Formats: sequence, C-alpha cells, structure tokens
Amino acid sequence: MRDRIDALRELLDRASYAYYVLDSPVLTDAEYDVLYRELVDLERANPGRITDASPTQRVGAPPSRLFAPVTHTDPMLSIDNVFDTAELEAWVDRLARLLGETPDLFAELKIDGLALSLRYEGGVLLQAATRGDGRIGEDVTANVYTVDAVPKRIAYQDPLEVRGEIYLPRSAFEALNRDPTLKAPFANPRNAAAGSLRQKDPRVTASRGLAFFAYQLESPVLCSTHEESLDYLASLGFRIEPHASPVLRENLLERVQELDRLRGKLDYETDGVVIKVNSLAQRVQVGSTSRAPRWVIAYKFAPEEQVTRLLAIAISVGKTGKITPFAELEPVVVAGSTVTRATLHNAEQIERKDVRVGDLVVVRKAGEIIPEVVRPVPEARLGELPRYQFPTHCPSCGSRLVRAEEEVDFRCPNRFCREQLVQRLSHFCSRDALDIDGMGEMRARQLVDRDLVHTPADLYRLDSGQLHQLPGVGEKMVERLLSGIRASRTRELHRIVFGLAIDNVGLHVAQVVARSITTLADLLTITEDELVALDGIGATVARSVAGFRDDQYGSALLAGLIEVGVVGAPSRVVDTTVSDRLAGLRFVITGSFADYSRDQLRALILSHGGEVSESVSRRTSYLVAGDRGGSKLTKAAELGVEVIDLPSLLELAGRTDVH
Ligand SMILES: NC(=O)c1ccc[n+]([C@@H]2O[C@H](COP(=O)([O-])OP(=O)(O)OC[C@H]3O[C@@H](n4cnc5c(N)ncnc54)[C@H](O)[C@@H]3O)[C@@H](O)[C@H]2O)c1
Ligand SMILES: [Zn+2]
Repeated sequence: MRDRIDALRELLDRASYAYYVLDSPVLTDAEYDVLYRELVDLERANPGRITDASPTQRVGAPPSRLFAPVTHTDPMLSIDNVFDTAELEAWVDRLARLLGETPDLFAELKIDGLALSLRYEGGVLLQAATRGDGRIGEDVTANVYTVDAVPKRIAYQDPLEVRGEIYLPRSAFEALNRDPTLKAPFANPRNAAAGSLRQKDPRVTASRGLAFFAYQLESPVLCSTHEESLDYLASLGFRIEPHASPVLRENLLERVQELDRLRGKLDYETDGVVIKVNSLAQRVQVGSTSRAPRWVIAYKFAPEEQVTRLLAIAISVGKTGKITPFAELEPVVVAGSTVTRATLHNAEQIERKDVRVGDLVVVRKAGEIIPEVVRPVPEARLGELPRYQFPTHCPSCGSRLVRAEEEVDFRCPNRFCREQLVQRLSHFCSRDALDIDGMGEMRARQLVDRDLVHTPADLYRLDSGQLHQLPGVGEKMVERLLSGIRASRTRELHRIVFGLAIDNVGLHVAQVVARSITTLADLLTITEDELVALDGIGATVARSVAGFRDDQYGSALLAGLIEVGVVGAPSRVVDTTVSDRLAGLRFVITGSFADYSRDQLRALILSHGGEVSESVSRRTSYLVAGDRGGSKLTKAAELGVEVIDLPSLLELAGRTDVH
C-alpha cells in the first residue's frame, strides 16, 4: 500500500528534480525542508523502511545529459541541517564527545547558490563541475571560464581542487528578471544562478554576472586548519566571503545571531550559517556518513515563511461590515513568533489559490506585518479534500452577506450587527481615535453583550453602577473608564471623525475633513460638493462621508454624540511631510494590497510631497496597481500612463516599508 512514506519520497524526488535539474522549483525551500524533516522522522520510527533510494540517503539529483559527466575524486556531499540553537548545541556536544575535547570551530555564511568544483593543473583551470548527485557532476568548464570571479590561472603548479559557491548577486538577479527576453522570471537568485550556469551557450552565462566565493581547499597538504587554507586560497586570488571567521564555542550562538542580522544588508542571498570544525586533523577523526560529513552543520535561518496545517477557516466581521476570512493553524514558529492564525484576505483569494481545510499551507510573516496564508501545498494533499465553501450569512447576526460589483470583499449589510457594533465601539475608543483608556475590544464586547451600549454615543450615558456589573471591573477601573470617557468629549476633531468608522475614511482623510469644519455638527450640513472640493478628497470618499451622514445609523450617531456633548476641539495642524521625493508627481491608486490599506498608501504619498487623485487622466504620473485593479488599468493603458506596483512606489519614496 502506498503510504505517507512513499508519498513523501515521491514528492521530494519530484521536487528535487525540478530544483536541481530543471532549475525551476515546485516547492519553496521551507516547504521542502518541512516535508524532508517529516520523512526523516518517519524513517527513524520505522528503520526497516530505510532504503538507499530514499531522498534522505542521497545527495542532489543525477546530472543532466546536457553536459559531459565528471566523476568527483572525493564525493561532493550535502550538509546536515539544524533549525534552532538547541539542535546546534546538541551537534557541538556530540562532536565534543566523539573527539574527547571541544572542537575548534569556524563559522561562515551559507551562500544560496550552487556548489562548484574547480580543478587546476600546471597553474591553469582545467575543469569546472557541478555537484550533480555528489558522485557524478556536470562539466561546465566553458561556462565557468566566463565568470570573472573564478581565477583562470593560479601561482601553484601541482594538481589542486578548490570548491566554493557560484551565485548570482541580488542586483544581478533583479536586473536579469527585468530582462524582457527572458521566457519566465526566476523564482530566486539560487535558481537564477543554476539556470545561468547550466546554459548550452557560454555567451549567455557570460552575460548574467555570476560571482564566486571559495570555501574549501581539497587535499590541503599545506595547511593544518581550515582558516589557513582559506588564507592560502585568498593569496592565490580566490574571493573568500568576508565574514568567515573562527569562533569559540562559547561565542557560537551570538555569532550566528550576528550573521543573521547582517544578512539583509548583503548583495547576495544567504540561508544560514555553516559551522565547520577548524582543525583538519579533527575532521579526519570524525569522518562522514554517505550523505554528509560529520564535521560540518548548517544552521538554517528562521524563514519568513513556514509550512503548517490548516485546521479550519473562520470569518471575522469588521467595523464597516467587511468580512475577512482567516485561517486557524496548527501552531508554527515563523520569523521568531508562534503563529496560530493568519489572514486569508478574501473569498476571491481562497478560491483562486484553492486553499482547502486540511491542506499544508505556506504561512508568511515579515517584520510587523500580520501573518498571511500565501498558498496551499496541493502536492502534499493526500486524498481528496472538499473545496472550501465561503459562508453565505453573517456569523454574528445571520444577515445574508453581500458583495458589490468590482469589490473583493463580502460585507454584512446590517449596520446594527452586534459584531460590527463591538468593532466600531473599540475602534471609537482606540488610540488614534478618542483614546479612551481601558476600553479595548474585550470591554466593548462586554458592554454590547449586556445591552448597555448600542452606539458610541451610549458610552457617555454610562454610570458607575452599570460599569460595576462588568466582569473584572473594580472601583479603580470604574473611575478610570469614567474619567477617560469624560475627557474624550474634547478630543481633537479629526480623531472623532476618524473614530466614526466611515468607509474609506482613514486618519489622513479625517484630518482633511476636520480642517474644514469647526464643530462636529458641521458634518451634518457639509455637502458632497464641498467635500470633493477639499484637497486630497475624491468622489469616492466624499460619497462615503455624505452617505454615512445620510443613513439611519450615521445620522443617529452624529445626533447622539452632539446631544451628549461630544464637541471636539480644533485639530492641531500637524505637518506630516517626511520628504519631498514625490513632489510634483500625481498618483492614482487602484486594486487591493495584501498588507496595506489604500488609505495608508495615500498617506505615504502625501507625506513625501506627492499628490493623489481619484481618476486616471493625462496628468497622472503613475497608476499604483495592486490585486484586481479594474477599469483604471485600461484607462492608464489608453492614455499611456505608467503602471507601477507597491515595491516600485516604495522605491520612489525611498522607503522599504509603508510605515
Ligand atoms: N525547493 C525545492 O524544491 C528543493 C528541492 C531540493 C532541495 N532544496 C533545498 O536544498 C537543500 C538541500 O540541498 P543540499 O543537499 O544542497 O544541501 P544544502 O544546500 O542545505 O547544503 C549544502 C550546500 O551548501 C552550499 N554552501 C553554501 N555556502 C557554503 C559554505 N560556506 N560552506 C560549505 N557549503 C556551502 C554548498 O553548495 C553545499 O553543497 C534543502 O534544505 C532545500 O532547502 C529545495
Ligand atoms: Zn452581521
């Protein structure tokens, strides 16, 4: 019977072939590593099932027929991986036991390229070969001759073999992927390096800008440590990665973390730290297994992506009724923190990516960004899983969900939906809005559940007796809440406008609106035309504001707030200009962006001196397009307006992040 072990082997073999031979991976490295780990664990529990044919017992993949085969004198092995510091320490301890003493160690960045063996004789480069399956590699001499960083002549006459990593610098990778003659962009610099090296025509290789770091002198008769051998290689003209250095056992973890912090600043991709035994005599003492030497280990950096099981999909209701699906996950550590939930953005994305409950999914968390499900790994699906059916009704109030044309999000149309009330109430009290201390989402939920509050205006009618009913609220908390509520009546106007939770009105738009009114009551009379006339406010926003004021919920809320004395105070004019890099440029934004709202992008552009308008015209400098941009894209094409993506906008603004 075909079981999980067979399925994993077959999948990993297929992935390795795509990765090593076709230079076009079907899995990410993180996915591959997780599935590989699972296979290792299963084989460990069932030792009778281990065979030479298992991917856990082999290196790489057989060489392609495109190149002449080269038999390596010493096999080119793989390196075992560890994924956390505890595993790294265990590795050092094991070595120390094998050797009877603490080994001298040496730490190098693990360059994400591919291994290359270089043979010299009589002082000239005779042959260059890839690793292949470790025993037999591919002859790529003609191509390697075009790589400047590889010395063609060295001042050493006897036969000599040098190993190292051939890689594509990030800058060259980005330039290459912009090349319009490329059939398809490369997934990452490693695959681009492999694809560029393994070309039939050396002129193509020459044009790609490959680089090389040496990290191993084979048959190092002249040296007694790895450090000496690298120094010797440098004296022969080889480039050595500049951060490679000996390290004391007690400083090892610190050094690994230093290298981790450094990696983002380098022009080459690295995926870990390779820790090696420095003494060559000690290396001989510990030896190798058939797959990897025992004297070296690769500590893999925590990837910003991880793979875990999708346990369930649930939906949340936002303050404007927007429905956001999110994933409940088997807990997984991503980029240093445990993730149990991640956003799935919207129904359309679930459908397009075909995410199914029970799938292994790729979860990404970069920096402070909310974790998201990037995609499922359907290759790892065992048996059939049903397609996900998006709910048709609001989980809170049972209303039928609606989706406007050209919109990606479903909404609960019921303004009086309890969950929306909870979200609106906690938004009203949040830091950037009325900033009422002690009133978070939990407290908002308690108030709504007990029918004490139905709109933010009701907050101002609460008495201490009612607050005392809430669980966990004592004398002190009652005081704090009451004084916070009282003080909030005279918050700056823009905070109140922002706190109303009007569609499309973020902090920046709220500031623009607040500047044109003197009291909250003015919102009751301002017309749509007057709003459109304001700088930085377009037709959509004006319609939202006027629509809010005219509907039953909005008008009642405004009247209620005025009645309880929420008068507001003039907003201090804050100069939010950060730079003038975008001065003179006029932007239009379309589509949706995974991690940022359009309002955030608008604020970013304005803070760098740019202008934002609602519709594309001949005067538009750039159309910034996210997912599912509609008619504006067509319009831009008609008028010849340049369309850019979010990273390009950030680059123009001289930023790496919106915040
Ligand atoms: N995405 C996929 O589908 C897929 C498929 C197969 C393998 N992989 C990736 O490849 C890995 C396994 O491949 P592997 O056997 O080549 O192991 P490896 O890439 O984890 O480690 C060995 C390699 O590290 C390289 N290296 C870089 N810097 C080095 C240094 N300073 N010193 C020594 N070596 C250095 C060498 O090329 C060496 O061959 C997996 O962990 C996975 O990340 C991915
Ligand atoms: Zn609802």
